Amino acid sequence: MNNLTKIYGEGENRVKALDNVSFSIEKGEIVLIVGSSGSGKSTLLNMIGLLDRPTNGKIFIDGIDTTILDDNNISSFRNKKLGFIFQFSNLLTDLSVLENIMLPRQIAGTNHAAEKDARDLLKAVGLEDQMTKRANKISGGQSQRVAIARGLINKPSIVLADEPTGNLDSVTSETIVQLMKSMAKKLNQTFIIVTHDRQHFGDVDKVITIKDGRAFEGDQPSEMEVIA
Ligand SMILES: Nc1ncnc2c1ncn2[C@@H]1O[C@H](COP(=O)(O)OP(=O)(O)OP(=O)(O)O)[C@@H](O)[C@H]1O
Repeated sequence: MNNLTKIYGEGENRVKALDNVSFSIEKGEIVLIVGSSGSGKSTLLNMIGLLDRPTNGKIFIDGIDTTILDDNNISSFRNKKLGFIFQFSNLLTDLSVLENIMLPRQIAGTNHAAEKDARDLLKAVGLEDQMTKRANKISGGQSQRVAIARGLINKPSIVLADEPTGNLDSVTSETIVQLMKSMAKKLNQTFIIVTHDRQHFGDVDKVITIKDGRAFEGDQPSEMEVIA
């Protein structure tokens, strides 16, 4: 991220949600984005996820300047490089667990080995025995495991998670956190996670605190060092 600024609205509705933010993340790192409500965390994740464009600044992913891509190229880049996990698993309830996981592969038009890869991921998240169940017949924690598997099916370089434990009880949150950490290490994938649930994550590679749209590295006020 290079001098990223995001301004919403105009005139008296103008909000500077991100203010000249710069930082870098290495491949395979688990990075938490923390900060109080309204500080700019989701805005930042939406920028990194290429779901919205910055007002100013540049975002490089795997060396590519994404801010110069047109809308078509952004969509295909996003499909290939990025995986998403949200607070609510948003599974399609008419489909089976297995079909939900295969869906992003089908959307990307690369069905090759989709079922085998989906089965492997289901095994990795400990849900092999739930494969044929409808997605509305499993628990909240199981749904979030399925969402993690779905976020990984296209082998993204970067997995972006917005409050992945926000809807779960404390014990289930702990399991989901451990699962994400072990998947990140096993697959050498970068995980960027927005969370209000800092304590469940324990040791991670990097914490970025957002305060009033500015980015700081570290999660203790005394450790914080302005990085932008
Ligand atoms: N689409 C939008 N239009 C206008 N203002 C917006 C929009 N999205 C976010 N904002 C404003 O930008 C600022 C940052 O919002 P953002 O959602 O990024 O915060 P957050 O840290 O993710 O908050 P939370 O933890 O509550 O989800 C807030 O002042 C918010 O009201």
